[in-house]
Amino acid sequence: MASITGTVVLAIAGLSAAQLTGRGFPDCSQGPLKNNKVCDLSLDPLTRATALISAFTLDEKLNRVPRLGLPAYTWWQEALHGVAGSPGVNFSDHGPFSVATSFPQPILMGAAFDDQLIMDVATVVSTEARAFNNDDRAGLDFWTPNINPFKDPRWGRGQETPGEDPFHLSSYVHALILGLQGGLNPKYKRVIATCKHFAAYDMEDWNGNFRYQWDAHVNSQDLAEYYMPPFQSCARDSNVGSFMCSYNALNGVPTCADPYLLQTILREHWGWTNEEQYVTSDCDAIQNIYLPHKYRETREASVAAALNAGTDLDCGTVYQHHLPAALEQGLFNVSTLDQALVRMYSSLVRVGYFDGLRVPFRNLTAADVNTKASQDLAYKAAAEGITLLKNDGTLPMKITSDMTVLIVGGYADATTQMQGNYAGIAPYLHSPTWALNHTGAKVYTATGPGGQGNPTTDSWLAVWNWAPKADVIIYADGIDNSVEAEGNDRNSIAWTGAQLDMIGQLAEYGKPMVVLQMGGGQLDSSPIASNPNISALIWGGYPGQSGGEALIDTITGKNAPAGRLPVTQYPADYITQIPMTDMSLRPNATSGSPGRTYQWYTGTPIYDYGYGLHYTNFTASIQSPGDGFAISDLMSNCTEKYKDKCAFTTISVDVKNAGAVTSDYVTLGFLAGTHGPAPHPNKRLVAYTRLHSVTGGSSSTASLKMTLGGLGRVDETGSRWLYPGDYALMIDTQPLAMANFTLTGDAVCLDDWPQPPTPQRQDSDYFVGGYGSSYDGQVLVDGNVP
Ligand SMILES: O=[N+]([O-])c1ccc(O[C@@H]2O[C@@H](CO)[C@H](O)[C@H]2O)cc1
Repeated sequence: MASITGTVVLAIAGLSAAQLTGRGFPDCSQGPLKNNKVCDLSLDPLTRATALISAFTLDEKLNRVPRLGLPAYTWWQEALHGVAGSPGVNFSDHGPFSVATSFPQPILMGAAFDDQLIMDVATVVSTEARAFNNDDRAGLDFWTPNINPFKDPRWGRGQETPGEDPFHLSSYVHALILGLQGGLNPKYKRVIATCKHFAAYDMEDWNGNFRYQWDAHVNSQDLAEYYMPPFQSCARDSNVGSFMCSYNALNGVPTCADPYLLQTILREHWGWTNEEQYVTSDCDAIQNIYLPHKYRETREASVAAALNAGTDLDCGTVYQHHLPAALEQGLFNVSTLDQALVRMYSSLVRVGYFDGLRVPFRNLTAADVNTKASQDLAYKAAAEGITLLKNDGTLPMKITSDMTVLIVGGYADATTQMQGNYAGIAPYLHSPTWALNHTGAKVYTATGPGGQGNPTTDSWLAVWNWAPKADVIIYADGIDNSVEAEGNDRNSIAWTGAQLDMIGQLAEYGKPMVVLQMGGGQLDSSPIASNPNISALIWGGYPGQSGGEALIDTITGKNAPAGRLPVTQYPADYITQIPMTDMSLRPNATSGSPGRTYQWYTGTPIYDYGYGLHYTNFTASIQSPGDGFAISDLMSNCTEKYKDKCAFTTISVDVKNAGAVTSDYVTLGFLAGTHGPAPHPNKRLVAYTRLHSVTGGSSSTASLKMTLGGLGRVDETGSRWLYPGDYALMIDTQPLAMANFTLTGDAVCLDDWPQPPTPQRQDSDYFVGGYGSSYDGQVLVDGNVP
């Protein structure tokens, strides 16, 4: 992310600085706030926030110049995989608070398929965030996670997500939010998490289509089945504190101006209440409603459209500049502005912003940041996600002090590169070379530009000198943020010719050779898979501060790999078969689309979703849930408010480690069969759990919880139904076990999807005008939001 230096406005008319606590939160013990009910801990957050807002003058509501002893508050904090550089986060130059634990990128943490791990990571992140807040170095709301499904392998920001599958994302984000916020409904939220980017945002800049102006056309079936479930999990099932609407339009309406999304679906259908939770725009997305979306003819009409739709906070400056005139023009009611402010400030009440030192997290200090336990967890998160894609039996391989190792490539000595984007300042960044040096082996490293660059030609002679002497050759490269990034989608998913040339030449030495494929998006690794001289292929994502150790430990067997690909690895020509702008999931003979994701792709992947090898062999047997079920019986036992949440059954899977090496095993449960509307997906993930440290020769039981929603399929209107028909539950990508059953009786609707207004966008909504500037670089601070 580009760095942003917003002007910090600290305007406290009528108050002296002494009336602030000096620690970045308001002082309720004296000054004008003292007698405001916002300081009354016996009252509920809504009443408290309402009291505060009713003390604002109209001018203060519009221009947000605090008079009441409110310190400036910066709303924009990031914490994608650790407290991260962002306008509201201020790392110290040295000493305490100069670092924060830097976990792997979500795409690698997704590969762990371990929700408990995700909750533990998020708990560390929220602990460190509170400690930063106590030193006035961060606010209490964090604009994370990015939970848009990674639908297209070219997407530059897929690395920020846990992968391509909506069930996996929904489960992952539930665990993450519980860790960030401190449970489902805690007295004090640890921090406010933000699910973004709502919705159908998954393209940066492809073929002249930019994220700021792109209008995603998504039918109701794909919307409800694929793009929405992670957000439903955030809002309805995890009680997330905040949502961010996206840059793109959806079916003609910029999402930040779309009442169907922000009111009908988010607040009404998912029951996301009107208090303690707010919607922010993406940064400058409200400006983009005007230009380049041209959705309204004036900036006043654009800001009013956003506010009226339910965008409470502007990460930008157009609310501040244009709401006053919009109000004069009668384009919105003051009560709508009040509601936005109440939502924002009741959110802050909920994190204890007004409760001073009574909040338990106020005890956290720099000693709670970068602890030994959080360092161990960062290592564990990397180790659990690392995925073994090929192994001819060479691995695991001891690396001892009498050996010579040649490591080549852009990631050979990578440090910050291993963090990916939205990163903080890590306490250390251990590269693969660093880890190799700690084995005592003689190591020769040839680096070079990372990403799809080549090792510097300077070192090539030395590489050829060392290769014959090496006991093992490691090639560590792939892609990085010079190739996949915010604002930058890829136009190739192949290794470059130069990379393959280098790999091929190194392989010719016939040494044990390991390729580390790095980066968030996948590359077509078929040339590596098919080269008999390459012993092993490991996907390492962006593994964070302990990435080098975790990678080398995976080679040596100190870490037994058990990660699974959280995305499909497509052949390189996949991207010639479907434009990024095609949002449809199902294959389409007319357009020539081969389908998207493992659920619908009709081609042969290089490595399938969920693929991952071990250093041992696992077998599995499944306890049949029963042969047949009457839908009426299943429904009569279903008492949940949201029917899709009702339990179907818990399947016990007996997993046996039939080899010798102790290893984790990710138990993936996929469902297939002919039920519901054609076409039918290849299969779909409906449950997963990670078993830990299954020793050779022993067995462990995985419990797979299945819901009625998991059995359900989505019709063309977006409604989810339980259909009669044949079902097959399969364990693992190449099934190790299978159970077949049938459902009988009439189909029952589990979730009646709200239909969009038709048409969503009137021709008169468009206007023709010139293009203005986009992001203007000033945002964020109370005093200029909303
Ligand atoms: O102007 N900038 O420096 C700038 C930087 C990043 C940026 O991206 C947006 O800001 C993030 C806010 O959380 C969203 O995830 C992302 O879409 C938008 C603008």
